[in-house]
Amino acid sequence: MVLEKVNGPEDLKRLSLEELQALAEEIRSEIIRVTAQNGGHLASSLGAVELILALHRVFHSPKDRILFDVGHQTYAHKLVTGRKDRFHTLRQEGGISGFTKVSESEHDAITAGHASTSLAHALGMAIARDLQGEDYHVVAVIGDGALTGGMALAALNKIGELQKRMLIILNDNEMSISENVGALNKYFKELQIRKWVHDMEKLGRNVLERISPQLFGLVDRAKEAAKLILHQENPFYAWGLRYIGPVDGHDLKGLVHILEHLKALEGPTLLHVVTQKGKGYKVAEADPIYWHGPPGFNPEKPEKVSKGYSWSQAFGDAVTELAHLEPRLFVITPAMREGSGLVRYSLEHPERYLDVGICEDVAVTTAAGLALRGMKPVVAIYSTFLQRAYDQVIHDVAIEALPVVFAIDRAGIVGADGATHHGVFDIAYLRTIPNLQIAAPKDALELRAMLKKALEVGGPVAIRYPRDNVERAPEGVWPDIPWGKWEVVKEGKEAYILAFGKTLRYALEAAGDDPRVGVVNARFLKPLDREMLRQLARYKLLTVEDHQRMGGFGSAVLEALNEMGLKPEVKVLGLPDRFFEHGTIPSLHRQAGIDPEGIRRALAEMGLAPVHER
Ligand SMILES: CC(=O)c1sc(CCOP(=O)(O)OP(=O)(O)O)c(C)[n+]1Cc1cnc(C)nc1N
Ligand SMILES: [Mg+2]
Repeated sequence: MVLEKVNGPEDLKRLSLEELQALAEEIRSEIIRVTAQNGGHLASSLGAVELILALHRVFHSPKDRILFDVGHQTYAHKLVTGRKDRFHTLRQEGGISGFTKVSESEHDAITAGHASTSLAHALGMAIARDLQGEDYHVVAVIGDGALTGGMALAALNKIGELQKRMLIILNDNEMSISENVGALNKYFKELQIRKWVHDMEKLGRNVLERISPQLFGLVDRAKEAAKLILHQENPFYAWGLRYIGPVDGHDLKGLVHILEHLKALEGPTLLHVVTQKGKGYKVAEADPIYWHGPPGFNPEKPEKVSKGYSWSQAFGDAVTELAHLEPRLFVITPAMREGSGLVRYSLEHPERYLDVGICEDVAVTTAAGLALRGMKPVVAIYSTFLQRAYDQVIHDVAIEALPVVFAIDRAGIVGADGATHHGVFDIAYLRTIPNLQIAAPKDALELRAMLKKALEVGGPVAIRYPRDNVERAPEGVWPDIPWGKWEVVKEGKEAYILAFGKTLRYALEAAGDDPRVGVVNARFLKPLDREMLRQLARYKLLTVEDHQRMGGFGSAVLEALNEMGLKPEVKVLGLPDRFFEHGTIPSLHRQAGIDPEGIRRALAEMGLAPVHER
């Protein structure tokens, strides 16, 4: 086994090219074995194996800094940088992260998880290197999907101007999670075809030259002139980058050869590498969308598993039906068609569906443009990724109170993707924005009611729901809930738990049949139901949310009570002021104290210990 001989990237330099090739296959097997157990980003990591081995063969990490955009394609990088013995703990609580993480290894140049950050990081590092008179390489690997992000394109603009020495590697597999989108993506496809034509021409040229060298000389000169005028051979000419490619991203020998040469170049160089997402594992090659991030599977007999009916699907079904009733409805996703449950919608309403690529800022402001011209846009977006469009929500939507609906998926702790993906800030970052309303349904029926009503109430509305399964609601049913009103789901004599979304279930479990403790479905977070809050102020109150405690729902309740001059005993349960790493959702909820056990403890501290314990 070659991998046994590899305890760090320097060990790669002692391998023959044949051993390096064999190592690639061993690494593929290990990635499949562990992802089959733990789940994870299988297809992306399989597609980047040769590229990563070539990089660590040619460059000297950690002196040279090798950055990976998103960081989800780095399982081979983890295996050759001293983490092969811990690789089986991938994405598990206390185990190694599923992304690159500065605190995890000196070989992880950036902490990633959100896309499009590598180029700006690389720019900063190159500036620091030169200012400090140091000498090392800065290499950024960015996928074609991540390159659709505005941050990446804006960083390119500055990189080209400053001409700092760095190597950018575009890992082009024509896929984001879904098929990739955008004009650049289309161009790269053509470029690859043109490369094929070019190779065919070379073949043809050999034949023709034997017939009439003069003819070919003329044709060649004309073509060279055309190239220079059109710069068609360098799509990054305008960005001031040297462009090399496209090259085969699975040709280890070729990659090592070309990287050795590129090392010597001054200024910024972009190497365009073409890879296949899922390379080396038939099912992942055939369906890189499902196998982008599968849950566990049987590696010998890999089959797609249904993860059950999710909130995302409940949203997708509801908005698909609504679009038949409301012709002005228009749905936008920033590259998360599958994750946001929009496959059915995109097939039934292609003319009112838009995947803008990995650019949440563009998603939100495009929605504003649609709203300004009479459409009813719905932005389907993960809580964590909406963080990328905070100013757009304020500046382009809320100031004019435009009718944009934000369907916020993955609100709360999300589990194995860890700190970069937990959706635990959205209530805090949204509730301070005037004109914007925030709601959280308890089930799929309430989600349908809220979505339909949100299209009618006017103004911006955010509806947040968790990463979880949910009981399917019947099609065609649109319950009518009183907008802005909470719902008492259990009466209590001494205290009320104010909860919503997933924590409502925890609250009901904690309250059990204790007659002293009531439970309220506090499904509207902004505006709060002040009328009911005033009535409840004569009881002890416990708020609980799957969100940071600071600035969340509990903070809003305290502020409202203060404004109303009411002073009941209130306890606020939520996530403490720290980041939560990867782990299972129940375990992380337990750690945060927002699970039924944590709620019972809080009730006991309020003098409401379970009766049998008194
Ligand atoms: C992991 C994760 O959250 C991924 S991986 C991925 C596709 C990346 O495509 P790319 O071409 O860059 O890489 P490839 O998989 O090798 O093809 C997306 C959209 N996401 C979700 C996402 C959405 N939006 C932002 C800002 N960051 C992330 N990470
Ligand atoms: Mg890609």
